[in-house]
Amino acid sequence: MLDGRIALVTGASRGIGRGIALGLAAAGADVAVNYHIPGTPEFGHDNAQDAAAVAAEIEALGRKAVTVEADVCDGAAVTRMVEDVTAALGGLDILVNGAGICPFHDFLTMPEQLWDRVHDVNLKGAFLCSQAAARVMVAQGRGGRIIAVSSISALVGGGMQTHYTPTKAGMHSLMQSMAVSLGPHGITCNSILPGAIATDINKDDWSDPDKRAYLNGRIPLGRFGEPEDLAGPVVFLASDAARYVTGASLLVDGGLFVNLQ
Ligand SMILES: NC(=O)C1=CN([C@@H]2O[C@H](COP(=O)(O)OP(=O)(O)OC[C@H]3O[C@@H](n4cnc5c(N)ncnc54)[C@H](OP(=O)(O)O)[C@@H]3O)[C@@H](O)[C@H]2O)C=CC1
Ligand SMILES: C[C@H](O)[C@@H]1OC(=O)[C@H](O)[C@@H]1O
Repeated sequence: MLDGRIALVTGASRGIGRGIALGLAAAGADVAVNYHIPGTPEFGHDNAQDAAAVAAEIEALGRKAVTVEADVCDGAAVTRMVEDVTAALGGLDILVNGAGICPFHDFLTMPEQLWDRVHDVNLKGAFLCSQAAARVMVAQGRGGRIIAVSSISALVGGGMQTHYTPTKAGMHSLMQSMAVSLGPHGITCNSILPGAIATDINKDDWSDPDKRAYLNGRIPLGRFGEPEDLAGPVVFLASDAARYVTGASLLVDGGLFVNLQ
């Protein structure tokens, strides 16, 4: 579905970004794998090594891959990243804003710096990457696809996520306004809203067996999501099958959102 397309996925060294990067490659795209140094130290990853491993998996699928280091909330680094990807792979057709953080924290004691960092990475990062990618897509003149990994949390709250949920609502709102701005250039802008997907981001939070069982019990399809579950919906939005879909959001949550009782 994506033969000849060139994609950049941010936060692709692991988790949902990795699952999406591999899905895009399996559908025929060449893929740039963004990672960030120093990364999130408490997760204990070597992001450069992880990104190289993802690139090797993409090449094993017969596609081209490059790795690109950048902190998504550093405007100069993002500009350089997009230039490097465009030069290395020969253009840019698809951007997936996957990078994100959710350091769970109580509202009443929330430090201002933590609020700022979460907004910088999740929302400002999506803005900077989208703007840099859109400039290339407009100059190329062949349209494009921009997809944000927002969240079910764009629609519902979380007591320990008062810094995080507004960024996820903001990311979807950003895609809606960009859909208006970039539609005349043939660039579609959409969000996916994952539900509860097992990755590093929620390892600590779900280490409480009661919370795990409660959440799992609320998912009509009967299991937490895996990063690979996001690949199909993103491939669809990136493909010609979704050529008339823009400003839309797609819940990918096993039915969690609609399960009131
Ligand atoms: N897991 C879930 O249940 C859900 C996740 N999401 C969203 O999915 C996205 C991916 O999360 P997930 O895979 O679960 O979590 P992970 O922690 O596994 O992955 C997050 C990725 O983003 C990268 N990242 C973080 N900060 C930056 C930065 N400043 N610049 C570049 N990359 C960065 C991380 O690298 P590092 O931290 O090492 O820098 C990592 O590769 C996030 O936006 C998250 O909000 C949405 C809904 C549900
Ligand atoms: C990190 C959380 O477990 C996860 O992130 C989201 O966006 C979902 O709402 C879950 O809370």
